[in-house]
Amino acid sequence: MSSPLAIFDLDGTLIDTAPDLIDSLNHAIAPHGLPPFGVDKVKLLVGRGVKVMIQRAFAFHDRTLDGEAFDACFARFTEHYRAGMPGKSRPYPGLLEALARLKDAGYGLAVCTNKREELTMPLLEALDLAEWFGTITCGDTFEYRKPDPRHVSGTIERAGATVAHAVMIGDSANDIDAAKGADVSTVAVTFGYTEKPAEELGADKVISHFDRLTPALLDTLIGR
Ligand SMILES: O=C(O)COP(=O)(O)O
Ligand SMILES: [Mg+2]
Repeated sequence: MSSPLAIFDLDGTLIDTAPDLIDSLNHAIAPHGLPPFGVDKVKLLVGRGVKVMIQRAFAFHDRTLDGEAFDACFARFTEHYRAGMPGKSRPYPGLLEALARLKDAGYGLAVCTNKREELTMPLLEALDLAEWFGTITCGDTFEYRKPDPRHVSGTIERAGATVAHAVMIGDSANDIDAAKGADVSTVAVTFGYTEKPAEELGADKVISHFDRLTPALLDTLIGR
């Protein structure tokens, strides 16, 4: 069989990016007179990429932003977010140990995130995480992205793995729905950004700490 593959979501799964996402969002929306959001609103705003986050921020105040004004707000976010990297963003506790365990057990490692490539790569590099992952696919790598199952199946294909021997680890319905749609096993983490409790996302397993992410756990999911 081909090597098994562990696929990780990024925001709210690998890395706690909430403080920086919210800081940069607040910077981007301030000129439009919107009051700053607290980090607690990350669950409402994050998950479908930055453009949707900005739209949700305006919708929260019953407003919309279109055209050039939207593009300028998006650019203002991106510039601020990139300039501050890695800011306060940090891997979740136990991540590096979990990645090492899986790698030692023969798992390939991949990232499947809705964050764009121009933000994903520098962030992973700034935190010395990029080298762990043989395959990294982002919100703009394909024509489609999570919750579209093809984002997950496309990641598996790029990694040279198979759907039957892959597991998606994520924090939100986007991740779990996309993986299930691709017939891929799932692990939901409870420490990320989800409006719906992780236990209710329909994942095969739920973990509250990376200490629980062991080769044995994933092996049971893929029948290894
Ligand atoms: O950038 C986002 O909104 C979500 O990114 P994620 O897919 O890594 O959670
Ligand atoms: Mg996420």
